[in-house]
Amino acid sequence: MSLIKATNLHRGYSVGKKRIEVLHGIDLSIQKGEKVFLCGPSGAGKTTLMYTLAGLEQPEQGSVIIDGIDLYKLSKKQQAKLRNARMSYIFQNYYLMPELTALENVLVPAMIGGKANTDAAKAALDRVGLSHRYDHLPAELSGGEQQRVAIARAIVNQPEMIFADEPTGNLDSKNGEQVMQLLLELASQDHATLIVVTHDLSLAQFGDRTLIVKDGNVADGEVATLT
Ligand SMILES: Nc1ncnc2c1ncn2[C@@H]1O[C@H](COP(=O)(O)OP(=O)(O)OP(=O)(O)O)[C@@H](O)[C@H]1O
Repeated sequence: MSLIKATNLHRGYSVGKKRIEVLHGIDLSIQKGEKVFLCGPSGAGKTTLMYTLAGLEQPEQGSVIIDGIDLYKLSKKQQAKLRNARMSYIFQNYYLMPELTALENVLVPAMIGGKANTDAAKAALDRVGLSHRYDHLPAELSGGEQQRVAIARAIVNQPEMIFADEPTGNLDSKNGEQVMQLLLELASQDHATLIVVTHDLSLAQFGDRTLIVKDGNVADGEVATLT
């Protein structure tokens, strides 16, 4: 059985009198433990699709079934509970809390999820190579280090699904590749399913599968078809 099964996803936006159709009836399945990259032209709907799969944006039509559970048929409270228990997120801009140290930032989902503690937060920071930065504030860390803290925060509760939206978008290519490799390695070690939106076709080759989002649909793609 698929871990994530999306059927007939439709999503658009109205801006003034104009209507933009972004997802035109997308069907896709993602297996447990798969590492899937969502690629495609700017504005194609990669982020919209990822948010829809991740429980962050309700489709106007269609369904997202997570491990047999119809995500958007749940109440908002149940959706939040499912997200906290089973999913985590990494964003281009890190979204660390500026007044909290690296360790405290990693402790936030640990406290919400109720699964982890300081030792687990430290262990997560150790896994991303930041054992020497527990007490640093985000402003005292490089971009690559800040994204590593965000990755530690994303893995601390051992989620089954990790969603990352352009996680290397603010990093130079060397740092970006290191961060992407780290994310893939940690997901493999934890048997987590990883779904990554990226512009960077050179990084997409590291996944199990690349889905090309284009003209409101997705296709299993050879990265070469995009260039
Ligand atoms: N809240 C919104 N209101 C109106 N239009 C939106 C909204 N969010 C996204 N869009 C539009 O929907 C389309 C798809 O956006 P989305 O961010 O999903 O694309 P993307 O493929 O991730 O793009 P990029 O690679 O440039 O980040 C774009 O044309 C965008 O302008």
